[in-house]
Amino acid sequence: MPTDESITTTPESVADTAAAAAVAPVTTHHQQVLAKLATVDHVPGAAKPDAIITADHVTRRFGGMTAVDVDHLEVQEGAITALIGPNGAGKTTFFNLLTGFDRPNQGSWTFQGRSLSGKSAAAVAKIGVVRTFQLTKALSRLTVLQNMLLASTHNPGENLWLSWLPFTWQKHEKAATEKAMEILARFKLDTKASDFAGSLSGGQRKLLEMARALMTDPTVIMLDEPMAGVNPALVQSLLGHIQALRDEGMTVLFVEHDMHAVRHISDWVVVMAEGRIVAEGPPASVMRDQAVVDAYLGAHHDTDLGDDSLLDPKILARLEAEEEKR
Ligand SMILES: Nc1ncnc2c1ncn2[C@@H]1O[C@H](COP(=O)(O)OP(=O)(O)OP(=O)(O)O)[C@@H](O)[C@H]1O
Repeated sequence: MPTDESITTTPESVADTAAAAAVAPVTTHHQQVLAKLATVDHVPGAAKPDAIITADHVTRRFGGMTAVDVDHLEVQEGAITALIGPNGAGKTTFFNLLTGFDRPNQGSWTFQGRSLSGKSAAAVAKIGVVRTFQLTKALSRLTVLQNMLLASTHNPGENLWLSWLPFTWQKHEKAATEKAMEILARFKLDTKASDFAGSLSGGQRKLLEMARALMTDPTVIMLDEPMAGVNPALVQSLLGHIQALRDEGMTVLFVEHDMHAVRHISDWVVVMAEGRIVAEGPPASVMRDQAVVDAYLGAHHDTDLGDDSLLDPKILARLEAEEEKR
């Protein structure tokens, strides 16, 4: 092992290092994801270089109406994929199917090559695919910390036999509480740990939903309308949190109506209409796709598919500062 003194920098070694850097430039995780997605065709059902979730021939009918009719979908590992589409397109139903909260009429899907079809929601979460849920009335009456602890996996307190051994349970609770507080601190919710979840603002509720999902250390996180009901002042911060999850290596799949958010953070966009996938591609090109424009125009005329002005960092920084003062 050379000592610090023995390490000398010769012109040759500097040149070698520079040459090595030129051969293998350092790229961030995000740049690598974008480079891989750049090789993908912009067509519905396109194959991905590292598909972490694949779905085949997934159909869900309600009476005579077909809510989901997905022929083939692959979700790229480590990327942020947005699932968009007009109201009633089948996005939430498809989310419910993938995460075991609903059963299809037919179809199969896999996670890391393992079949997920027919698995319960709890089993899917345990494997590493977790979705966020809107804060229900019942959960609003619990504190922020209690919400977090409920999401904790492998809680021996829920196991009939282990619950007779308070020591085991207490040890788990201490570890889970420490983990919960760490995650809450990340989302700046630690000071609200003892507050009722129902007292949080719209944006803070969304952060809590995300924080809850992280209690199970997921590989894939599925966010259901993360921007719904969020004050514009908190949008930037929420988007930053979602990007941070991706930059830590998590795969993010999210359903969203807010096109500004979709444009701003998505690496890839999948468009559903009438149960089917009608377009796929990077955000900018998807928003120009005629099939997408037609799908939205057919459903609601007032959707703004462009314009990022709401996300002007200067305006948002000012709004955020004002929100904090309040
Ligand atoms: N449990 C159900 N029973 C009957 N019909 C249902 C049920 N769940 C969903 N649907 C119908 O299936 C279709 C797809 O609904 P879904 O909620 O999946 O669409 P979505 O794209 O998520 O819409 P939105 O963006 O408005 O949330 C809709 O026509 C809806 O009315």
